[in-house]
Amino acid sequence: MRVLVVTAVAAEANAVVAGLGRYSLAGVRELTGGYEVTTHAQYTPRPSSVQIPVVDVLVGGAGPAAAAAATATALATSPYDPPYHLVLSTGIGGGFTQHTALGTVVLSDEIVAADLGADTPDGFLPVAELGFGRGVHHPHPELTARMAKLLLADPHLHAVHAPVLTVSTVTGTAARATELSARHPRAAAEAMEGFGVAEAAAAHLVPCAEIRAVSNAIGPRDRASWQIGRALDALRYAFTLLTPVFEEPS
Ligand SMILES: O=C(O)c1cccc(C(=O)CC[C@H]2O[C@@H](n3cnc4c(=O)[nH]cnc43)[C@H](O)[C@@H]2O)c1
Repeated sequence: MRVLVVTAVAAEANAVVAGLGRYSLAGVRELTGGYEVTTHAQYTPRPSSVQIPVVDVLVGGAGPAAAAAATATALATSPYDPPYHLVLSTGIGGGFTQHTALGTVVLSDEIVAADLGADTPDGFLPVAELGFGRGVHHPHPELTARMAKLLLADPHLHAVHAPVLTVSTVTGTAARATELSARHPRAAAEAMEGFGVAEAAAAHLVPCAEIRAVSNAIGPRDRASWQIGRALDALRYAFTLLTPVFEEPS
C-alpha cells in the first residue's frame, strides 16, 4: 500500500516516523511552497510481484486551508497512479473530556467541518443545509474497520472510534465547548486540519481517515495542563500498531 500521512508540524511527523519502526527513509520529494514529502519504505525481501509498502509523510502546516493545499499538491504531483491508496490526517488534538482522557487516540468515524456554515439568530447552520457544499467526510469503512480493530484491541493504548471535528479556531471557552458538544454529542476530539486533508483526498478519489492523540482538553485555555509529550508518544505507538494495515496488498 502507498499511504500519505499529513501532519501540521514536524514534531507530529517525527512521532509518526518513529512509530514506523523498521521502515527507513527512502527519499525526499520537494513540493512547491517549501513543502517536502519524506518517503519511508519497508524493504523486507519479497517477491517482485508484491508491492513494497510505502508511507509518505508531509508536514502540511496548521489549519484546514494549509493542510488542503499541501495535501492536494502532494496528491497531484505523486509519480504513481493512483497517487496513494490511503491518506491519513494526524497529529495532536483537543479532547471532549467526557469521552477522552489525555493520551487517548481517536480514530475518526466522521471528519466534520464544525465551523463551516452560517451563524444565525437560531443557531449554527452547517454548510450542507445552506445548500453549497459538504461539511462531513465519512472515512472508508473497510480501511477504518481494520485500523479500529488494531487500535481498540491493544491493551497498552486507550483508543476510541468517534467523530473528529475540524475547527479554524481552537475552542478556548466553556461556552464554545458546550455548544460544540451539544451539536456533536459523539465527537471525541477537535483539531485544525482533518477536513482540509479529507477534501483534497476526495478530489483525488483517495480514501481518507484522521487519527488524533489528545494533548489537551477543549475549553478554557490552560497551556500548563497540555500533555504534548504524552500525546506524541501515544501517536508514535498508534503507528507501530497500524503498520500491518500498510503492509496489506492494495
Ligand atoms: O509545542 C510543541 O512542542 C508542539 C508539539 C506538537 C504539536 C504542536 C502544535 O501546536 C500542533 C498544532 C496542531 O495541534 C492541533 N490541536 C491541538 N490541540 C488542539 C485543540 O484543542 N483544538 C484544535 N486543534 C488542536 C491542531 O490541529 C493544530 O494544528 C506543538
